[in-house]
Amino acid sequence: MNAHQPTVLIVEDVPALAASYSAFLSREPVFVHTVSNGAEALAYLERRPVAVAVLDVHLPDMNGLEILHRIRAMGAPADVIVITAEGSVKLAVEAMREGAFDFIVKPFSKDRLVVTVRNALEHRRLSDRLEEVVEQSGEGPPGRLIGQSLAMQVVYRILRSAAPTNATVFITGESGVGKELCAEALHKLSKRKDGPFVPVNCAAIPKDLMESEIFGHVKGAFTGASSDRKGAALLADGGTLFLDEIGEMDLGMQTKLLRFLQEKTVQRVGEDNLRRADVRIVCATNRDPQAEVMAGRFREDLFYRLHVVPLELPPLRERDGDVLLLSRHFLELFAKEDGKALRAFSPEAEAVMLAYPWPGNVRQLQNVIRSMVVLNDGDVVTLDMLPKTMWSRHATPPAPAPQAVQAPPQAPPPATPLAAAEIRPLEDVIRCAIEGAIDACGGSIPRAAAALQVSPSTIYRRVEGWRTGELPK
Ligand SMILES: Nc1ncnc2c1ncn2[C@@H]1O[C@H](COP(=O)(O)OP(=O)(O)OP(=O)(O)O)[C@@H](O)[C@H]1O
Repeated sequence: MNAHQPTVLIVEDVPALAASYSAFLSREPVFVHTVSNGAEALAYLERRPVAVAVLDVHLPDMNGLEILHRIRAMGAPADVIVITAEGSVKLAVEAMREGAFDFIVKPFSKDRLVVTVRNALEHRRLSDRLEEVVEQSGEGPPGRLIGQSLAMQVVYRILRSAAPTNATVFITGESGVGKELCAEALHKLSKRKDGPFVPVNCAAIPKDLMESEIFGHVKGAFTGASSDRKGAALLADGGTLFLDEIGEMDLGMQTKLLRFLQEKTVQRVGEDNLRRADVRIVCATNRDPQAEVMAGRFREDLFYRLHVVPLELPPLRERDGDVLLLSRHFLELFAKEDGKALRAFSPEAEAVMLAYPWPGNVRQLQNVIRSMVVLNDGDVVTLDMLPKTMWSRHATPPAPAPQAVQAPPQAPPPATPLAAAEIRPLEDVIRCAIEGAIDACGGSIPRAAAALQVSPSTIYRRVEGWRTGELPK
């Protein structure tokens, strides 16, 4: 038996018939197993994956239709071919209604059985594939997140595992990678999804207002406190409190936050009462939290309380083709908003976007597309519509490419003067340098262009010229 071959289960109580059906299928790439009654068939189906079951409707212990019904009820994914006696078309119709894949009327030829089994196998294969696709799409990005890269799949898995728990999630990542969007997705995946999601940007709140912002205050607690205020912790009761840029919180406030985490009670500024707040905390920083602890800027005890489920968001440059998914999404969104016809990117524009390192991550990409849409018309985004800094020779070099970036493929000075016969046409030398750079950069023209310190369009023009025989002047 080949473990990769699909199993065909033959359910037939007459040994001679079972043997001949088995022989009919002997040249097919399947594993055939034979049983002689319904009970054995069901027991086998329960233990082993069966692709196709060939089922005689007249069995000693059970009616074929009953077996069919039970196969469907147990959720076995087998396609069932029912064998009926001549003249029992009614039974065949009933079997089809019960979910059989096809029926064969006795007596039948080898070809009839082989063709029907092949059809069923193909049907099974397509159904399995469809299920796989549906399953995968169910595992797509949570919330409003966009991206299918492997790096983001890891993030989605952590979000999905952490979501149903109450554990604090500590998100790290460069600015603009989508930390807040992840916190929101986690909330939406959690049991608290119908409760509030309250984000607090610790970097945007003046130091002396932070306590009141998070824990609230009563009227008259300080100058300017003209009315009672609930504060983010009480507002997030039953939901999630997202503390963004937690690295910006001063040590005094960190102590108060630690107390809140330990006691789960809130004391508003200017009030003695303690109020309970059932809150899940998610926090984020674009600093290195461990380094902050070492430097004495972040309380170690608070860090360990918060750092229960660490989630590191990868920078955009490490997310394979997500740049294009995000670009297309933002292009569609902004073009619609602005009533523009821009619908797609030219291959050159896409190549440059893929090669660009995006130091400001998704936020920068969003801004680039936003302003590009405002400033341009037409239906295709071309290279010149993108900021020149992304593709000109002064651009930040794209993500590290193999050797080529560190060692631009300029011809090293010859150790000895060239003999006249060794001199090659300049165009050959250029072609050799360009093709060498493209190879060294894994086929990426924008990266090769950065390494050669020319714009990608120079290379595109040359490559096109070699193809058509018309070299650029
Ligand atoms: N994977 C993504 N899919 C769709 N949009 C995204 C994604 N990641 C980020 N964004 C968008 O990019 C912008 C920046 O994201 P967000 O504010 O979540 O980043 P951040 O890491 O919290 O930034 P900061 O460190 O500056 O606070 C937002 O408009 C957000 O909607």
